[in-house]
Amino acid sequence: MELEAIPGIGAKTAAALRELDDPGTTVESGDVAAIARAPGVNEARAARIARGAIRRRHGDDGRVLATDRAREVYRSAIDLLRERTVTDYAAKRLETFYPSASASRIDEAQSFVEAATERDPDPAVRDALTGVEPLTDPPTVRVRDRCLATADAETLARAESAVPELSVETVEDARDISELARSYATVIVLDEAFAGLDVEGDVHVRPDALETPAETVPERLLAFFAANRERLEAAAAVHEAADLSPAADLGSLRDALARLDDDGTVVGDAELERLTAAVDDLDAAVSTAESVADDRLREAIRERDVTIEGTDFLSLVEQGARVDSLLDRELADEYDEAIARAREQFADALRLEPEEAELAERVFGGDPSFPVEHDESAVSRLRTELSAARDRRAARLKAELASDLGELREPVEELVRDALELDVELAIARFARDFDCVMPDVVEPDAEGEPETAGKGFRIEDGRSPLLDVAFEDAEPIDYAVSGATLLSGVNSGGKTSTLDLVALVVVLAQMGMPVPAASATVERFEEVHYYAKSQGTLDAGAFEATLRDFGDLVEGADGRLVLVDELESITEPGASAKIIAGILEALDEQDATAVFVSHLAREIRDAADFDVAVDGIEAAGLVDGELRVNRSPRKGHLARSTPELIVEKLAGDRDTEFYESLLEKF
Ligand SMILES: Nc1ncnc2c1ncn2[C@@H]1O[C@H](COP(=O)(O)OP(=O)(O)OP(=O)(O)O)[C@@H](O)[C@H]1O
Repeated sequence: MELEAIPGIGAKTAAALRELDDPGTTVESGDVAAIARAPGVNEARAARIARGAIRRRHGDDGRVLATDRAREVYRSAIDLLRERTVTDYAAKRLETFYPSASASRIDEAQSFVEAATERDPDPAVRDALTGVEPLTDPPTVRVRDRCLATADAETLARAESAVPELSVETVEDARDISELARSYATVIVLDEAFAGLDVEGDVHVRPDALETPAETVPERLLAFFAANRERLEAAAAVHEAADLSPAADLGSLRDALARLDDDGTVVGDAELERLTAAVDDLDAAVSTAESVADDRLREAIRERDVTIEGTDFLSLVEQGARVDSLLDRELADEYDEAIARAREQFADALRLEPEEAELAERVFGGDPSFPVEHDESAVSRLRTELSAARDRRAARLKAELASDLGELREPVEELVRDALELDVELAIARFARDFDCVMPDVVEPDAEGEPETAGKGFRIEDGRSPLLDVAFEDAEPIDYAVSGATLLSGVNSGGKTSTLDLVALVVVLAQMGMPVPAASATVERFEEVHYYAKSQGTLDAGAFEATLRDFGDLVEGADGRLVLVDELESITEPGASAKIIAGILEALDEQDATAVFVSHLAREIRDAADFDVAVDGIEAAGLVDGELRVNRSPRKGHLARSTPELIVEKLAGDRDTEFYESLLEKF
């Protein structure tokens, strides 16, 4: 697969992605964590790459978010979803959802979201998700007691890259191999040509060694599982809490993890522990056994009257303090008894097996002496035997554990991915519940049907915006439907801007495939969303010209566009503004675009327009205690009275003077 063909992937990123095992499939999978395993690719970048791959798959090169304000609304939507995730992974993964103009992409996202909203956002699962993270690759472990050997330069290069844990040595003949066997505990020869080789030492000819890394370097698997222990345990707990069927057998996984220490060694094997302790305690056990024998002898000597013949006494004096012969002759039984005690103590302390105890017997029992002496070469032989037995046992256990873990290696990837994906789904489920959402209908722009219920524009029932500056519970539901170019009039602070925000949010969410905060919603599948926020005051000539040029471009080929504009009149003087807005609306109407222009100049614009401009209005029901009571849902085909008009009307009613009456007539 041509990675560079994916939007947003340049040569450098493509090179990084090629380091992955299966770059094409990984990029296509949308698995942000797997993509982020490529060197130098963080999760945010991985999300962009996944999004690029989705776009390419759906032939979706459109840019629905056409203005800064539209992009801000999308960010707000993403933030609302991300706030409901537990893991960083899910937060990044949600960024692969974007407003698309492609029907197949919206369908695909909707299927995922529909399944997600079925999920129960149980707090126990939320807690369990806390420890889940994408699996990590621990740094390469160097294994020094084993090496690979080959006579072939190509195999050497392959081996070095496939098994960086081991040294790879070049050999020419059996002599070289035999030499290696003296420096390494195990030599694995990769060339078939050496089959049947007979050299001393632990030498294996295994041409398939590079293909079976679990056998060749069990340490790799052990290190991987040791490094990921907590993530795996957390993922297992998530599956149990959420009652998900796990991709890996959780019993086997826990059993294998229990046998693995954090440093990648095997624990929980009594025999290995016995042998390890025996090697470690060997010297201490020798001196303890000696003391036991000495005490025994001392006691025996103390209790005995020894008669020494003159010649013996003489030889004692002549030989210094040596009493060996005396011991041998006079205290032979006691000495034997003391040695027997020493041996027993020694074997018990080290928990030696009978065949090892035989070797241990040689440690004590040379020529009689006091204090008792041990045979250092016998100790050293015993140490060699015990260490070799320990290493053999450890290697066997590692191989067995690695073989069990090998079976789990792929399933655990899925296990963790499923747990992380569950977090994505639960965030969506929580979003849908928190904002009383519904799945919207996203319809073909040219679908048949009533203009305001299908086909063109949008229709929202009981929409409540989570972007309001009031608590969501206090958001008043709004019904609003528009097809074609429309003016939205209304009292100050009536909720016109908030209505545009709601429309933009519903459309953006709908085209992301997400549920929308409404009782029901149908939106046209827009090619582009152009949302212009209110300008901060009058523009100078240059900025005004630039803005006008933007709108000149906007009305070109506007079919399929949603245009939301907030109080464009503030860019210049009211008279000119009304004419300009009327002209823009006219062009958009001809192009079959959907547009909502919020304006306080609705009357003037209507008068300036050459066509019958639709005008909707957010109306105040009246003034109550100086406060406007507003009906937040725009009334169709209705020019709402402005706030000043309402106040004049109130004064005319209250005061009954001619001035207010005549003022009122001017509206
Ligand atoms: N649907 C709603 N439910 C509850 N409160 C709302 C709703 N819509 C708007 N409001 C409240 O009214 C305030 C003013 O809304 P908004 O800014 O949208 O009005 P506006 O008509 O655009 O005002 P202006 O004419 O001054 O630009 C908001 O800050 C919000 O507190």
